[in-house]
Amino acid sequence: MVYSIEVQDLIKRFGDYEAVAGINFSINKGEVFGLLGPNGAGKTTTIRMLATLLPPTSGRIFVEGLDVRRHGGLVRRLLGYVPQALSADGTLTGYENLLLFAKLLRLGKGERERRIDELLNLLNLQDAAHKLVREYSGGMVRRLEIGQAILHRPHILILDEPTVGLDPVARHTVWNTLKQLREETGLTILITTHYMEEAEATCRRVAIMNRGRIVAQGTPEELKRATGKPDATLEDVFTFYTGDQVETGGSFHELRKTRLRVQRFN
Ligand SMILES: Nc1ncnc2c1ncn2[C@@H]1O[C@H](COP(=O)(O)OP(=O)(O)OP(=O)(O)O)[C@@H](O)[C@H]1O
Repeated sequence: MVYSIEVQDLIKRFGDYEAVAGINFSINKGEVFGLLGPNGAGKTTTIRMLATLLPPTSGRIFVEGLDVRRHGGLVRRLLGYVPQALSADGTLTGYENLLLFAKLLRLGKGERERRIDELLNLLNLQDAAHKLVREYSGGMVRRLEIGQAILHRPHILILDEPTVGLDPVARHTVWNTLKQLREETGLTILITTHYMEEAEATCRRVAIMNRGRIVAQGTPEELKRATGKPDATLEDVFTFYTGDQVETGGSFHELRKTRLRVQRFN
């Protein structure tokens, strides 16, 4: 069987520092897979390598059976990527942001209109389509960015902490959108997050990273059972394997990320 994503012995060093220290995992077609871990665990470095934005030091990555090193161009067409940093332009409307991406893809006028319309409906942004994005709520911006990332109809969507800095209601709408997308389009979704409750509710399987290594992977149920505690939550699993408390907001790290996003809109 060909996996959507297969990672073999992947290593990334920055000078002497090993940010990703030899990891292995695979993701099935149509699966929602969560990469969890404390700050600095190596999650972003890993997904940047998957998204062809960063060359690995060693190891191999296959996307639908294609070696990323040899078929970067083809792989990029199969992937949509929503980075942590803002990728929507606050001075344009939601529609204009999507139009810009559609033009970059060189879609014809009819096809552009069709796809943008389809996405605005799917992402529940029809009513806000002609409002400036800087007037959007955080959840709406994230949904628009998901739209930008899937305009070219990729098979796999990669998201780097898409709900960080959002309030609980907005986080809920983003996760719901992802669930709906998967159901309606069969997209494979790889997501990094440190919101354990949300990962548990949405991800079929998760991998927990710590200091560049995958310290546990499986379904949330399997991982909870492995702790030996009958009423364990995924948060307990996280603490069990990383020795770290899950950050749920208000940390310097999270604040910095949120601020960076807000600055982009001012
Ligand atoms: N370009 C770089 N040069 C040097 N070190 C780097 C570089 N990029 C990342 N690192 C280091 O690699 C480690 C892993 O970083 P990474 O961003 O992948 O972690 P993360 O799990 O995504 O955490 P976060 O939630 O903070 O984004 C960190 O210690 C980071 O400082």
